[in-house]
Amino acid sequence: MEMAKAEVKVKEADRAKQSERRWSSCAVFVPLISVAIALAVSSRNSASIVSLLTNRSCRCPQELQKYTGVVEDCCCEYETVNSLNGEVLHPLLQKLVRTPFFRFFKVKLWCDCPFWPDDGMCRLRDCSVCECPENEFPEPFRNSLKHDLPSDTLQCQEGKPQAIVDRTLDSRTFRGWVEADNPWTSDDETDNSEMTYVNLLLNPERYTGYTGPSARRIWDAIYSENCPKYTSGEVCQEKKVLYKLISGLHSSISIHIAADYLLDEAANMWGKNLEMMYDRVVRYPDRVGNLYFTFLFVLRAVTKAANYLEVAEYDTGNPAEDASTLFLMKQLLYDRKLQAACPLPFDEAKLWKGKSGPQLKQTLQRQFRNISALMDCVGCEKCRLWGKLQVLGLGTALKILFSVDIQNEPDTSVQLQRNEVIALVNLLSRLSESIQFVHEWGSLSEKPGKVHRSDPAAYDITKWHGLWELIPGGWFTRFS
Ligand SMILES: Cc1cc2nc3c(=O)[nH]c(=O)nc-3n(C[C@H](O)[C@H](O)[C@H](O)COP(=O)(O)OP(=O)(O)OC[C@H]3O[C@@H](n4cnc5c(N)ncnc54)[C@H](O)[C@@H]3O)c2cc1C
Repeated sequence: MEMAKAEVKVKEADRAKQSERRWSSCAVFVPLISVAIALAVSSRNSASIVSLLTNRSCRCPQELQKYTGVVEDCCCEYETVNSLNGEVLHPLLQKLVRTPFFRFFKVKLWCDCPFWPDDGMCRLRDCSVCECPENEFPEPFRNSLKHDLPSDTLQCQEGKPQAIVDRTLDSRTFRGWVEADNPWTSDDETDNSEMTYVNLLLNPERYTGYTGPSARRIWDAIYSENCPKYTSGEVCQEKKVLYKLISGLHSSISIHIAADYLLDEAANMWGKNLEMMYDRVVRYPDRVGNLYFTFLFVLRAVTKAANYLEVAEYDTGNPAEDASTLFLMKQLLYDRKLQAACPLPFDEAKLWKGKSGPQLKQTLQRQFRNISALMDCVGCEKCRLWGKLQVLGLGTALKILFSVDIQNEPDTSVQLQRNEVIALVNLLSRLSESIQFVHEWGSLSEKPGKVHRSDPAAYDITKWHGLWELIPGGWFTRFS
């Protein structure tokens, strides 16, 4: 016992010495960096930039190495995820979600909450969804947009009936897609007059001002009633999965809010809010871990459905663009680096083995359907759009991984709807963006006191991103 204590003390003393040495290296190089930056930047903002850079240079290795090893309950390491995402997945997904097939999402947007009436907490114009201008639509979408709409449809679409699409054109445009129900989600995904098409590129997921009790009660209802946090000793993976997926999605939503934040409403100035990213996500290792978990879970679903996705018709009436969509999709499904480094991102075959498996699955399905229904209560149209899309994406991943047993029943093939595929790929892209953002900016945000809310220049550090390139490569990693 005494020996063990002595050992701990020696280790602590070693660590203290190492840290001292690190700080003394910082003491030598910080002034050098400061001079370089001060020369490069001559405005009043230079001080805050220098402070940002020096913080980065003095970061302790423990902080940098917090996310190492295998992502809990997955089969792939943090470092592998970061490099695969940066080199392959993020660039590919960015292209894929911009194609005509993936940028139009069919959704029932109006406020139809089964649990409580919306109390209109959304205060910004950015809450509302911007509909597709007609020339943005794939050709076959452009006709017969005039319907007799129920009055609340008009209200929810700010009185613009153009957003409604004729479904006969839809089925002609997207040949070969079935309209079957997803047992994991509450929405009836089959086409009906309540559905509207939204161009996702015109409606980026970002800060909308939706906050306070209205937003809080949705998250509370999700966590407390439908996926309570498991106890720390929980070993049953099935019981953890739903909480981790929702928490990972929540992290991703928070990161998108922080990544594209309204810094100054009067000046309409948008930028990064690293303090918010730290406060909401980065300071909680489990929330970061859950983001990586959700990413790997959805990635596994996409690769598991490869046989289906590689022959699906990405037909929007533009042969050149549609061929490019299919090409990008195949690149994603069969990327060699991905297959070599992380062939099985998540192993769903390990789940549902025990006697209680079927019952647990039913419970999970019911809970997820409730979460899906709760999306109709989100009191901000744009948040509802992304909430619905991402929950449908998760529901699609759950359907692929837990409702189709390709191993034991190779003849059962997965059947997806067009909208499910769009949601799945857009969700993967959102998660990939979040991982990229945390990887790039996460450590910088770990010094919250140094990035001041009152200094937009320090906040909007995208502007200064290029300054990193002025510093010789390897300095930060060598001396931090
Ligand atoms: C479906 C949905 C979509 C939304 N989309 C947007 C949007 O696009 N733009 C926008 O500006 N706002 C959006 N919001 C609102 C946003 O998510 C927050 O609710 C709001 O910004 C207020 O944040 P908050 O700091 O009070 O904490 P919240 O994010 O509301 O979190 C509530 C509580 O949940 C817990 N929690 C937080 N993060 C996690 C996590 N990762 N894992 C586990 N527990 C966690 C914490 O206890 C926290 O106090 C959305 C809300 C919902 C429900």
